[in-house]
Formats: sequence, structure tokens, C-alpha cells
Amino acid sequence: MYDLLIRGGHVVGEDGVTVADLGVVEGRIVDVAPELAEEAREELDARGLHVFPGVVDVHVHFNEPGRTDWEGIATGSRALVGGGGTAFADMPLNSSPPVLDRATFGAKRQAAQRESYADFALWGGLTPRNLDRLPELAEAGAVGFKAFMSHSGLEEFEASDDYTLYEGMRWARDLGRIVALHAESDSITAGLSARLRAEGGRGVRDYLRSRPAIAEVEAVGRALLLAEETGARLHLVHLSTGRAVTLAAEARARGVDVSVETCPHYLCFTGEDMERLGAVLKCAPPLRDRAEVDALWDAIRAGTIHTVGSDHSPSTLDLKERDDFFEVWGGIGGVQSTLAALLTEGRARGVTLPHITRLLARTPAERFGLAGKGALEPGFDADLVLVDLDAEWVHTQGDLHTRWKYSPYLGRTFRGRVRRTLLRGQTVYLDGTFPHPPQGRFLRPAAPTSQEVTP
Ligand SMILES: NC(=O)N[C@H]1NC(=O)NC1=O
Ligand SMILES: [Zn+2]
Repeated sequence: MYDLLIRGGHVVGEDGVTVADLGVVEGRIVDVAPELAEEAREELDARGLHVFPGVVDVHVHFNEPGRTDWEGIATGSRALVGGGGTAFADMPLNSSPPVLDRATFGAKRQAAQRESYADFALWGGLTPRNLDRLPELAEAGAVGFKAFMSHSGLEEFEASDDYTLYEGMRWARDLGRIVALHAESDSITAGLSARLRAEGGRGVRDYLRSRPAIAEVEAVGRALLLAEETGARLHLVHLSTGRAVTLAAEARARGVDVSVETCPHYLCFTGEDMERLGAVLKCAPPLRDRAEVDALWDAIRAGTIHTVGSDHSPSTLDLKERDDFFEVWGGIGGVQSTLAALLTEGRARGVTLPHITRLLARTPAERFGLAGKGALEPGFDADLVLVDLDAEWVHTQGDLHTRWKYSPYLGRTFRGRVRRTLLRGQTVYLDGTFPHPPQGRFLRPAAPTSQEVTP
């Protein structure tokens, strides 16, 4: 007897899409096959809908504790499940204090256990100040260590110099944890910003010129050398240029254990859009030109980009409403729209549905050791999302479940709409509502496997 039987959906699997039923017992998928005959306590009719593994977004900033006026775990995780997500990994900043030791890790874990609508993992931070705290963060269950090679935007989370990266990577290697890097050259970005500002530059164009592609490419090259030297596992977050992705692919080919993330905004918008829309699209690295967007899509099709994370990092409105674009908070509100954006733009560019789920669910789950997540197969958690794949809809403010109702995607037409999201077999989102109180569980990473990012 199943607890739940999901009938007749188009199930998006590893190799293709098949019409099948899913049998669920105690929150786990036990059978996936057409016309399952066993009885069930509850049946759900999924005919006409596609069933995807829930999105596993390993790059969000929900900023709790300490900056819940920017976002918060309750609102952030509601938006995540509203967009088809079932698990996330929260970055060590912009919570205040940032997660740099066992105590700050524990405080965030407690808050998330109270408030999260999705299962969650937590990143620890790597900064010049807390090298000696990496073992206790690993022991507490950090999914990995996040470091910045350029200014993080916040004084309390310092950028790592080469020494810190070198030592941090050696620790991470020994602790079996991944290092996630924001790779932009501090020297290039800070130097250009200082000169442009001295010349009176305050606009979007000036900001774009202060963070050229070479700032990313140079930092990625350096990070790859350090990873190669130390044997650390490396995850390059939010790559925005084809050249940086190519450097990572070349390193991977010679045995460096590196994975590459990009974000929906680098796939959907350009620098011109940033000029047109302004603060809502401010991010670092910045948006690029059309040729780079095309290069990223090529890399997705080629399998050299392995994951897509939202880098959801909103702030209060006043930090977005500055005349000086350099002073505007850099961070995109996008946690709710990743799946819709990929289904719309990815399909238009020939990316298959199984490939989209690998980018959004299976690979992040495998790479970060989130056992039981990321696939619709027996033995996996029944974390899934029912999508009306052909529904065309215009994203409006009223759809948003985030703390602040802004997103660069408002007004955009998406193809594919989330109807229902289930976490371990329980409906956590249904057509704009959240039927149950938060029941998210902490995810402790399993020991790493070696084949996590096979395209
Ligand atoms: N601190 C923080 O959230 N920074 C993020 N925002 C952004 O646009 N890029 C980032 O790394
Ligand atoms: Zn980020």
C-alpha cells in the first residue's frame, strides 16, 4: 500500500520523459512505472502535467539571522517552493553575523529548522579570519566553504587573498569539502572602480566597465591553479563569460576537480538590459553582451556548465534606490523563477528537459552530497514538482512570495508553470498557497563521489 500514488504524469527522468505513475511510501519514491496496480491512501492525478525533480538551489542568500529585512528563510523558502524548489543551500553571507564558525552555523540551522518550507543545507564561509574554524564548520555539517576573491559587498565578510585560498583549499581537501568561489579579481575591479569614480562615473555603464570579463577570467585562472596544486574540489559560482568556462573545462580535462555554475540572469539578460532596467538587475559579476549569453548557452549544451543556481540576493528597497549605481546593492531577486526561466529560454535553445533537471536538481544534489535528492527514482525522496509545461503566463508582482516584490523577470512571458510542489511526498505548494507549516529538514552532506558532474 502506497501512501501516495501520483498518476499518469510525464515523468522527467535521466534519459527522457515517460508517462508513468510514482508510488510513494513514507516520503520516498518506491516505484516508477506505468499503471502501478498497488493501492494507495491518496491519489494525485498528474495527467497532462510534467513531473520534475524539485529544484535544488545551492546558491541562495536568505540572510537569516540578522538581515531578515532583506529576505528571510520563511519568505525565501516559500518563494523557492513556489517556483518548484524543494531544497536549497544557504550562503554564509549576508546573514549577520556571517557563518564563520560553529556557533553562527548552529544559529542559522536553528532558524531554518523553524521556518524553512524546503529541506536545506548550509555553507560555511572561508575568509582570512577563520581558517582555523574550517574543521568545526565541516563537523557541524557545512556543505562546503564559500570565499570571495573580490569585495563581497559587506565589510564583515572579507575577500580571500591567495594565501587564504591556498591554505583554505588544503583544509577543504583534507576535510572532504568543496570550496565555492566568487571569482573576480579584486585588484582589477577595485582599481577600475576607483579610477572611474574619480572621473565622476556613477552610472550603469561605468559599473559595467569596472568589472570587465578579464577580471573574471584572471581570477578563474588563478583559482584553477590553486585547486590543481592543492587537489581541492572547486565549485566556480556564477560564471558569466565563455572564456572562464573554457578555462574550467580545460582544467577539468587535465584532472582538476572543478564544477561550474551559472545563474539564470546571465542566461536571460545583457548589460543593455541592466542599463534599461537599472538596480533590479545589478549583480556581480555584471551582465555581459549578447555574444557572452550565447557562449554560456553553448557551454550548457556542451556540458561544460554543470549547475544553475539562482544567487538570490535581494536587499531592502532603499539599498536598491540609490542615484549612484556603485552604491546600489548588488544582488538579484530570482529564487522563484529559475525553473520557469530555464524551461522557457532553455527549451527555446534546444536544451532538453532531462538536461534542465540535471542542471537544476541532479547534479547539484550529487556534487554536494545531498543524498536522496535530485532524481525521480526509487529510493529518492519524493521531492517533485508538477508543471503545466505549455502554460504561457506573464510573471507579475502578485506571483512573488519573496520578502520584497521585485524581480527582473516581472512582465516577462514564461512558458511552463508550476502547479504543485511536494517535499517528501507532502504538498508544500499548490497554486499560490502553502498548505502546511514549514517542515524543512537539515541536510548534512554525504561523503563526496567522484563522478558528480558528468554531463
Ligand atoms: N553578498 C552577495 O550576496 N553578493 C552577491 N550578489 C551578487 O550580485 N553577486 C554576489 O556574489
Ligand atoms: Zn551569491
